[in-house]
Amino acid sequence: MALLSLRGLVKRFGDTVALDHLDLDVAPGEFLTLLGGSGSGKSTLLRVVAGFETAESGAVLLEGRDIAAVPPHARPLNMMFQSYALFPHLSVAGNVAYGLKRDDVPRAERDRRVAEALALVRLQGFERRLPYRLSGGQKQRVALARALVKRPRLLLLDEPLGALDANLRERTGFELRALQRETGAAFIMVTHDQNEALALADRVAVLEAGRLVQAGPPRAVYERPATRFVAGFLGGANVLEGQPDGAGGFDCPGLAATLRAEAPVDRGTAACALRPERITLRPSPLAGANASQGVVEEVAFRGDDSLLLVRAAGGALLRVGHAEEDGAPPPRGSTVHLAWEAAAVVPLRG
Ligand SMILES: Nc1ncnc2c1ncn2[C@@H]1O[C@H](COP(=O)(O)OP(=O)(O)OP(=O)(O)O)[C@@H](O)[C@H]1O
Repeated sequence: MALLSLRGLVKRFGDTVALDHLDLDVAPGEFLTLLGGSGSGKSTLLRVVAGFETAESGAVLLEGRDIAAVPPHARPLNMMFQSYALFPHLSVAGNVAYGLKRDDVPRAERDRRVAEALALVRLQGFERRLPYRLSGGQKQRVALARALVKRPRLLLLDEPLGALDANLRERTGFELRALQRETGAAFIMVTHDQNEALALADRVAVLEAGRLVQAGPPRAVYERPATRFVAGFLGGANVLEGQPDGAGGFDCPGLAATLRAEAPVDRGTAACALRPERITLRPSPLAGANASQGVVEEVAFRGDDSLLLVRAAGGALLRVGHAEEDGAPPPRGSTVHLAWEAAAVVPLRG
């Protein structure tokens, strides 16, 4: 059975629909990342699950039980905020012990569990420090320890890595993942960072305007985005407009080309996605489908590859990846011949 089931959640703020008939299941011990643009409803979703907001309709079920009437502190889950929300006047140990104290957990057990939680986040020796004497990364660990000390079955994390610099962010991401495995709790983590979402999650859920547009394992969502929004949002795929040609292909005027996909192209195909790294440069023009040509407008070095912006024959601007091992990228202004495999063309339904 799902640990958490959201059924038809609707939440409005005045005229704004923050959650729009949202359904989502989370399995026990699953690491789910929530991705979406600013204002897509990610935080609202967490706040409704935590009980800080009430949905107008729909249900929040925990192991099948509707928890609408359960107050936030009595829900078997915890939420960690981006700001960490540590109590400034309490020591590290005091911050972590706070929830246990409120629940009248006896002193000896409290001490044992605080020590256990601080060991989990590798903060032994910091028990008596006050928050103002901690680095950003250390504060983040205190907040995590505080969230984990009550051994919740579900932990909600709102941009937990947002305040960390890039290096610390990656390392802490891996630590979060290890922590999640160790505790067996399910994690729902909001992030703006698509690479982080893909790297850490068992499953990625993409929200757009309060709706769940796609959920699945990171690789599946990356390779087979369902809509224009998901394709553009994850990895910056080229979204190619056009129409089905009625013979299994997709006419794309912007490329002056016909696209052929392995997946079926039918009347429901609204556009096609093509990832920059799946497009290759050819020494000479290729006849037939899945080939085009254009002029290089920009070349951007990115470390392990370069990104070319190529103005295709039909006017579309294509993002094309050029791997370092393929030598120097073609210069601006040069004409290039492009080709890709049918497996790289993903028909989109919306
Ligand atoms: N308390 C509130 N009062 C009024 N409008 C709100 C409130 N909370 C959220 N909203 C609106 O609801 C929508 C969803 O907000 P939410 O914070 O859930 O988005 P988000 O995806 O978490 O965004 P971000 O990535 O920018 O944090 C937004 O349009 C926001 O302005």
